[in-house]
Amino acid sequence: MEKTLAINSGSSSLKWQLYEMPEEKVIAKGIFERIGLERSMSTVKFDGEAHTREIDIIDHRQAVLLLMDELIHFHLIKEFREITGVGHRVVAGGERFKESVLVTQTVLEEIKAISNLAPLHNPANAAGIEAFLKLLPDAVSVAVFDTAFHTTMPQAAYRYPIPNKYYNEFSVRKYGAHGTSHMYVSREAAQYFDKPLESLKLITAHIGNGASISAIDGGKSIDTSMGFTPLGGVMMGTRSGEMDPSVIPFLIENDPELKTAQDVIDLFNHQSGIKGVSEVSSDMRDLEIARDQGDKNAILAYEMFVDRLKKYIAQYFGVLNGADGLIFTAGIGENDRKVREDVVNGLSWFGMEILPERNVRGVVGEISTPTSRVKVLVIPTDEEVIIARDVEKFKKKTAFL
Ligand SMILES: Nc1ncnc2c1ncn2[C@@H]1O[C@H](COP(=O)(O)OP(=O)(O)O)[C@@H](O)[C@H]1O
Ligand SMILES: CC(=O)OP(=O)(O)O
Ligand SMILES: [Mg+2]
Repeated sequence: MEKTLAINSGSSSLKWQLYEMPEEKVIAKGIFERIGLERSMSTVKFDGEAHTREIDIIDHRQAVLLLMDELIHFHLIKEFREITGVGHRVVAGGERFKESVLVTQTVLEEIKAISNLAPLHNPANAAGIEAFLKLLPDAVSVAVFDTAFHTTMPQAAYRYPIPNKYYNEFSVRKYGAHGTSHMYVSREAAQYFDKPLESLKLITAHIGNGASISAIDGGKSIDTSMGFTPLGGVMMGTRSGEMDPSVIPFLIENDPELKTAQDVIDLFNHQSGIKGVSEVSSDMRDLEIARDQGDKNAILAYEMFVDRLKKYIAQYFGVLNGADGLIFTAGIGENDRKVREDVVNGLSWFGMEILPERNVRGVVGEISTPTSRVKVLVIPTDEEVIIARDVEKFKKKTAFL
């Protein structure tokens, strides 16, 4: 039986799904969470049961090795070569990759070379690809880019208002990220509404450890909150989101610990966001415990987080000139009832009203009132199935070579 593995490396997690293709049957799935943090965990789910254990996971490469051990351990595969296709999420494709590609050594080098466009992700994505090339050298290996879906943005949205030379010669522009997720949930929303995607204006809120908001008009991304790198836009687990760039030289001049622009960017990427303000954790679940205990920094971090989400969502009502639906997805969007409630209640002027009885844990689908002008939906994202489908396309192509 041919099996395909979809690998979704986030900044703090590695999610995977093992499929029987082309049936898209999920044989098993799992997640390595809190990679690089204390109390990292592995969960494997199959046959309706979840097997979770706490285990130290220092990086994504180690997660790949553990994953293959687990597949054998749980008898999900007998030998590695049953897996004939592996698809990898790669966050940044830059101007080079506008669609999924077959991984070659050159492609791998190119993915590494544009790591400055996604410093928390591309190195982890490349590490995952490399680990699999060694473990499964005969499998069809495909890279699926987060930036691909956003290549439909108009120039007016993706260009920065700086001299043209920096776009023409250095490709400095907005690329966005989480595209596979924004694409998936917008298609699912159209099915949910039972309307053609082409007729819908949607705002999609992918809120995980990394978070981004997109404006989707007729199924095409026309704007998104992340920028040149996934540091832009809303506040995140460890990332500041949008900042006034003048802070960078100011900090270099005034804080002896920060010597270069890179030091400050590292600070904004790794030590900021919910983690930096709460001084508790980057993880929303930890933040909730701290807030319940009355921790003032944790409460402020939460308020800032909601504030930034509201501002970007409000912006996109403007970009789209109105919207039919707001979609919540990803770790926080799917699971955090209070974040959804606070965001929607804070934007009620736009014609959104939440139905508290529907806005509960584990809900999927509509959470707004029947009279809400803008429908609010929770749609679990599934970047993995899109990745597996792309692997399937390449398997078919390579079968004819
Ligand atoms: N039940 C939950 N309630 C609140 N937040 C949750 C829950 N489960 C996961 N999260 C949050 O989701 C975030 C991780 O989202 P995820 O989409 O998995 O991130 P990434 O893909 O960027 O690693 C973390 O902040 C985590 O605390
Ligand atoms: C691009 C990005 O931030 O991804 P993630 O949310 O998976 O960290
Ligand atoms: Mg993610």
